[in-house]
Amino acid sequence: MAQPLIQLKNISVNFKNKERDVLAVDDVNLDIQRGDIFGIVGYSGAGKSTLVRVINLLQRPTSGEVLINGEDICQYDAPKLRKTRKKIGMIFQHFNLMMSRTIAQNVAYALKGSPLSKQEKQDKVNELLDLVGLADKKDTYPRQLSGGQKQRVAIARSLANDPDILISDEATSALDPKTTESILNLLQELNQKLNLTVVLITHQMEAVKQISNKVAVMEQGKVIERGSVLDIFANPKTSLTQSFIDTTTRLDATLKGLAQQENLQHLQDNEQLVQLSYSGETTDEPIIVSLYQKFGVSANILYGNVEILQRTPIGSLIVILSGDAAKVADSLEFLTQSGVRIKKLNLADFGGED
Ligand SMILES: Nc1ncnc2c1ncn2[C@@H]1O[C@H](COP(=O)(O)OP(=O)(O)OP(=O)(O)O)[C@@H](O)[C@H]1O
Repeated sequence: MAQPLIQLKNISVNFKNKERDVLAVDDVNLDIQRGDIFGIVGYSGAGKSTLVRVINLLQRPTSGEVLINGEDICQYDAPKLRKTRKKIGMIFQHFNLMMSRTIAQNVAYALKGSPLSKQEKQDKVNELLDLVGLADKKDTYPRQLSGGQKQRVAIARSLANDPDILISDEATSALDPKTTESILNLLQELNQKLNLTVVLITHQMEAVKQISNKVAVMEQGKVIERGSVLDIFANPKTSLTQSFIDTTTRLDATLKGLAQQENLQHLQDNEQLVQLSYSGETTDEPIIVSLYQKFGVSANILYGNVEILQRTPIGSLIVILSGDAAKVADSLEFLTQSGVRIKKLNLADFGGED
C-alpha cells in the first residue's frame, strides 16, 4: 500500500487542569491515504476535535508521532511547520468569518503573506469563489449570506493556499439537512477535482455514509472501530457503531413504532423477533424461503430495507421467526453460516413492554 499521507502513531493527548486530568486522546493509530474522505465519528467529548487538531499540531500530542508524507512534523522548526500548516485547510461548525469584511476580503485574508502579486491574489480569490459557487457574492458581507453560503466562503478560504488536506470539524452540524447535503456534495467534488484528502469529523453518520470511503469510530479518546465504509456498515463490530449506523436508516423509528404494537408486545413461546443484516451476494439468496424449506421455520417480515453503498447492496430485515425452538436455533445457525448477521431484539428496549 502507498505511503499514507497522514499517519498518527500512538497519539495521546492529556489535558491537565487543576480539577481534573483528561485523557482526551488515548493511544490512537490512524493511517489516512491521499484521496481519502476519512470520516471520524463519535459523540460529543469522544476526542475527535482534539485528535484532528493534532494533524496540524494546533494541538501538540502528549506522546506519539504525527507523520505527513512520512515526515514527523513534531520535529519541524517553526518556519517549516508554518509551511506545512498552509497545506492543511480547516473548516468549522461556526464558519469563523470576519463580519466586517466582504466575502472576497475574507478569502483574500488567507493569502496574506503569499508571494502572489495583487492581481494574482484577486484572480485566485475569484477562482475560489467560482469553485464554491459564490462568484456573484464577492462584494457582499457574511451577514447577507445563508449558513450554507457562509460555509462555502469558509471552504473557499481554506483552499486559498492549495492545501493537500482539508479538515472539516463538524462543518455541517449547524446546517439544515438539504444544505448539509449540498456542502457534503461540494466536499466530494473538491476531493475528486483537486485530489483533496478530506478528514470529516462529525457526529452524523449520515454524512459519512454520503461521502466517505473510510471511517473511524471514536469513544472515550480511543478509536474503537475503523475500516472502509462498506465493511463497517455491512459488519459493525461494536454496539456504538451499530447505533450510529441505525441513525442513518429508519430502523430506530421502526422499532419504536413496533414496540407500541399490542400484538408484538407478547410474542408466543415459539416466536422470536430478530434483525437480520446482510451485504453483497447474500442479498441475492432467497433467505426467507430457504428457512421454511429447510427448517419449517416461517419468517414474518415486519420491516425490510436495502440500500446501495459504494455499489454494494446492504440489507436489513426485522422478522418474527416462528417454529419449533430447536428448528429456529438451527435456522439461525444456518443464517450465520450464510453470512447473515443476527441480532435478537427485545422490544422492551425500544419502549415496549416485553
Ligand atoms: N483545552 C482543553 N482543556 C481541557 N480539557 C479539554 C480541552 N479540550 C478538550 N478537552 C476535553 O477533552 C475531551 C475530548 O474533547 P473533544 O473536543 O476533542 O471531543 P469531541 O469528540 O470533538 O467533542 P465535541 O464534538 O463536543 O467537540 C473532552 O472531555 C473535553 O472536555
